[in-house]
Amino acid sequence: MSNNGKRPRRVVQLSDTATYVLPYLYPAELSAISLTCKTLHLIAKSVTAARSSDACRNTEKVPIPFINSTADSHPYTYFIYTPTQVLSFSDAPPRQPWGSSSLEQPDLGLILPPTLEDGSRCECERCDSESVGCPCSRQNFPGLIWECGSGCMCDLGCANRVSQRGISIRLKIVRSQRKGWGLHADQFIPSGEFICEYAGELLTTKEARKRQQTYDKLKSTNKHTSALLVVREHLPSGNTCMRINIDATRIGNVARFINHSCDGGNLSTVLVRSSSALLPRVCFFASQDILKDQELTFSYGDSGLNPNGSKCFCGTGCCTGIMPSELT
Ligand SMILES: C[S@@+](CC[C@H](N)C(=O)[O-])C[C@H]1O[C@@H](n2cnc3c(N)ncnc32)[C@H](O)[C@@H]1O
Repeated sequence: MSNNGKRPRRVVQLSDTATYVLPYLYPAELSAISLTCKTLHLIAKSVTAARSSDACRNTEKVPIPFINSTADSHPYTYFIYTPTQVLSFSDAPPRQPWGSSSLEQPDLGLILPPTLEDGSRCECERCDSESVGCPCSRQNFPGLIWECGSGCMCDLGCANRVSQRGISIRLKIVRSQRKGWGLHADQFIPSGEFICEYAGELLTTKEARKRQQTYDKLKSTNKHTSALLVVREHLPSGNTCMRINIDATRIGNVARFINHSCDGGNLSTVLVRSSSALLPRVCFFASQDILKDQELTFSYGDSGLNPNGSKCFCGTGCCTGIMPSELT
C-alpha cells in the first residue's frame, strides 16, 4: 500500500474544481479570475462560450444563441434564467450555474384551488370526461385565454396547454448598434403561433415603482437596460383593473430581449389564465406570419405618456421618435 499504509488521497485538480465553480460566477468575477492563470483563462473562456451559445442555459427545447456582429464585443447579457414567473427576491437573486433553472420557489400554479363552475365539463381530448370546472369550457376574450392547468385531469400534452410547454420555435438574440440586443426569428413562424411567456419576478406595485426609479437613474449612464413590464387586466366587472408587474431585468427569459415597435410589431400580448393559478401569465403569440431573421417586436405602450422618454429606433413609418415608458 502506498502513502505509508494510509488510503491514497484523491488529488483534486484545480481544473476539476474550477469547472464546477466558474459557471456560477458573475461576468466581472469570471473575467477577473480568468486573468490569474492559463488554466482558469481557458475554463472561463469555455464558460463564456456556453453562455453565449444558449441564453436559456439548456432549459428550453431549443438553444437560443446570442449573435453579435457589431463593433462592440459583448458576447452575451448576464441574467438568471427562469422559464416562468417567480416571486420577487428582495436581495440579490441566487447564483445559478448554466444548465439549471431551479430557483427553489413555491409553485405559483398551486396557490389557489380551481374555481369550479356547476355543470361545466372539460372538452379537451386528454381530460377525464367527468372533470368539472375545466378552463376548456370557459370563453376566451380578446387578450385573454383560458388554458387547462394543474387543477385539470390532463397533463402537459393537452391541446389546451399551448403556452405551458416552453419555447420550441427557433429564435436568436441579435445585437444592433442602436437598440442593443433584440429577439429574432430563426425560422418561419406562422401567425397565431405561441412564441414565449414574459417570465420574470412578480413585483408589488410599490416595489415596481422603486425599481423603475433605480433603472431610470442607471439608464442615464447608457450602460444599463431594464425589462420591467406592467400589464393591466380589466376584470369582468369592467370597473376594476388588476396591475401585473413583471421584472425580467435580473431574473427572466428571452422575452426580456423583445424591443419596442411604434406600429405594434408582429407579436400580440395575451394574458393566459389556467385552473389553480392565482395570477395570469403574460404570453406572446405571432400576430402575423414572421419570416426567418425578422425581428420580433411589440408595442411597449403609448409614447405620448412620457414626452421625456428615450429615443426610439424602431424604424417604422409611424415611429413617434420617443420610446414609451411607464409613468410609475
Ligand atoms: C426590454 S429591453 C429590450 C432588450 C434590450 N434591447 C437589451 O439590449 O437588453 C428594453 C430596452 O431596449 C431598448 N429598446 C427597445 N426598443 C427600442 C427601440 N425601438 N428603440 C430604441 N431602443 C429600444 C431600450 O433601451 C429599452 O429600455
